[in-house]
Amino acid sequence: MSLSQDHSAQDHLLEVSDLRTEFRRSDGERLTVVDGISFTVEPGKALAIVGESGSGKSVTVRSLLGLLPRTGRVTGGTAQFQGKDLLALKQRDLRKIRGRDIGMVFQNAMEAMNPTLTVERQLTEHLLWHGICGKADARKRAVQALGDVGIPEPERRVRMYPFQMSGGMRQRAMIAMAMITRPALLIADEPTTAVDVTIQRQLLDLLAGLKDQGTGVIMITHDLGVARYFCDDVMVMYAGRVMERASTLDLLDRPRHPYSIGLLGSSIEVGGRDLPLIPIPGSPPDLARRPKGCPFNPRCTQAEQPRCSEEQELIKVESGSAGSVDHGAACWKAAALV
Ligand SMILES: Nc1ncnc2c1ncn2[C@@H]1O[C@H](COP(=O)(O)OP(=O)(O)OP(=O)(O)O)[C@@H](O)[C@H]1O
Repeated sequence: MSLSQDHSAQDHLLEVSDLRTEFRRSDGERLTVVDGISFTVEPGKALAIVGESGSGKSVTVRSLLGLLPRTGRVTGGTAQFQGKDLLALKQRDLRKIRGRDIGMVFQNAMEAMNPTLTVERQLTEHLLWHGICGKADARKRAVQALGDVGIPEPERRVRMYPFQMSGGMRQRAMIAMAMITRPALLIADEPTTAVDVTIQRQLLDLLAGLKDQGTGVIMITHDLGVARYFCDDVMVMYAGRVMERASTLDLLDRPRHPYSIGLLGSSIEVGGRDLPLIPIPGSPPDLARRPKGCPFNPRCTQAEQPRCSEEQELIKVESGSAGSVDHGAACWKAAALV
């Protein structure tokens, strides 16, 4: 059964097909860390990417943005965005898209912002470099952008350096930087992990405003509560592969892949107060010794050989309800697991 990624007949904002990324280790060995993943993002919708540490979430988005370290390399796939394949663009052309059509928010604003420049300089340079407006207008828009993300006294604070702001305020300023160009796509890598819960909610509400204006969002998160609150769809990654993909409600309420079932069972948000948390036994595979077939099979309590040591396609286990993606899982037993 084929897996439809459509929300409807609309064009996808981003369509990633068979993305592969590898790293070269210091001993010269090449490790495949993103292993042929495909997904789509729609305008005005948010896709959560979840999975244990090291599953390839950050490398996936960095591959799309051309922000891999020197040892990393995209070795295959396409990423269609506004009529262009991001993976085929030269760095020079990608720089024009990054920060203008694709906004970025990372976990640690202190690392993402330039500590030697005022927030105003960083916000206005963004607009000027991309030729979006002139100097006087850029200044007005910078103050406005800080106000929009709920920073009080934006005229005064815009002249601050990042280190003069609190962590929550810096994170908001980074969101202001990402939003100021009104990007078509926003990529957010753990944007609320480093802030406390009340600020987290405010930041998500800000991002929701952007989504309401039609921006598509990719949100990497460890927090399934964040996915439930903010994201329309969820994609579960493990060892560089997509294990499961569905609308957020379908996936969190009725996970089908044994890995997702384990991940949810070990999560406080989904486990709930009265249910015991059961960690998944074992640990993710060493990518230099990737298991054959399903990469989760050595840890899987449902595994049956030899089937689980054969390649597993993402198969459709259920049709998405009106307007939502089909529920797909990369497990031959998934249709029977609820
Ligand atoms: N610069 C690098 N050099 C070599 N390997 C790397 C590098 N960056 C990431 N990796 C490897 O790529 C794999 C995927 O890493 P990635 O950071 O994408 O995981 P992640 O799912 O985002 O994890 P986390 O939730 O901890 O951020 C891991 O095995 C990691 O060790």
